Amino acid sequence: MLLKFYKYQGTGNDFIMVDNRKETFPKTNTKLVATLCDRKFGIGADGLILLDNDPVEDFRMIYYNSDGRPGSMCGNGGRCLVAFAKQLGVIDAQATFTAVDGLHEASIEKDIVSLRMQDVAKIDQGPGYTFLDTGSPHHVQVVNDLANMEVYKEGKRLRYDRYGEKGSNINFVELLDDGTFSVRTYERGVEDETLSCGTGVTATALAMHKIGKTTSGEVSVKTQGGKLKVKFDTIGDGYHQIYLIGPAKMVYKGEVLC
Ligand SMILES: N[C@@H](CCC[C@H](N)C(=O)O)C(=O)O
Repeated sequence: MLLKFYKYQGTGNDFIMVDNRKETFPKTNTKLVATLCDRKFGIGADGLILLDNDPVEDFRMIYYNSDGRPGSMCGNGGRCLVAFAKQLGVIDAQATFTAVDGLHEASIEKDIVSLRMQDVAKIDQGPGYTFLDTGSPHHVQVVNDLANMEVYKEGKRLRYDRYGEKGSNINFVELLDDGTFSVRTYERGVEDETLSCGTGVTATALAMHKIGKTTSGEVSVKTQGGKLKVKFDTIGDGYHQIYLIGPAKMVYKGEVLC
């Protein structure tokens, strides 16, 4: 078949987008998704996202990691999907959509998408790290000299040794100044460092607030692919009204034989 696709990126986290409102995409074909995401044998991307109809909300997000398997929530992918929905004329400036972790609200102005993330009630502290779920599981660890960190090697080790087969995404963070952090992420399901991870950036902001590295409810996070902002409020020991804000852009569109 000839598959029509769009390619989007959000701070360098790149995705193949498919308008699946007619339900034509073979959703259980793991090999096909992995091949489409392969940078040598396919289009190449960190993941593939389907825009599906939803009976109540504007649309539904179906996300696959580049290994071809369904992933947990993807923050950058969610932001890109909002930009894609606007381009298709499914939404105007506001959106509500369902994803694997529940309902999301979003707004878009030019190419800046603000995406509301799920509330986070539980944050665990371990020796030298924080663990929390922002729609996807994240290990957040403060390091010195992030630029020279072996993110692939150390991320892969922690992902398997500490978190087993189910795994976790692994984030290494450095404080730049109050309210500004730099992060590099090893992503589960991509099994590599990506240029940016939205749920990882969100987890980093909340973890840094939790351990007292910032007192601000507005945190800037520098990724390898650009800057994102996270805004939030505290509620008891947890966090709510969490927004992930930053650019989401279409790169190209095309058709692929599959
Ligand atoms: N790139 C994503 C994270 C996607 C989820 C993850 N790889 C998983 O399934 O664990 C983001 O922007 O949040």
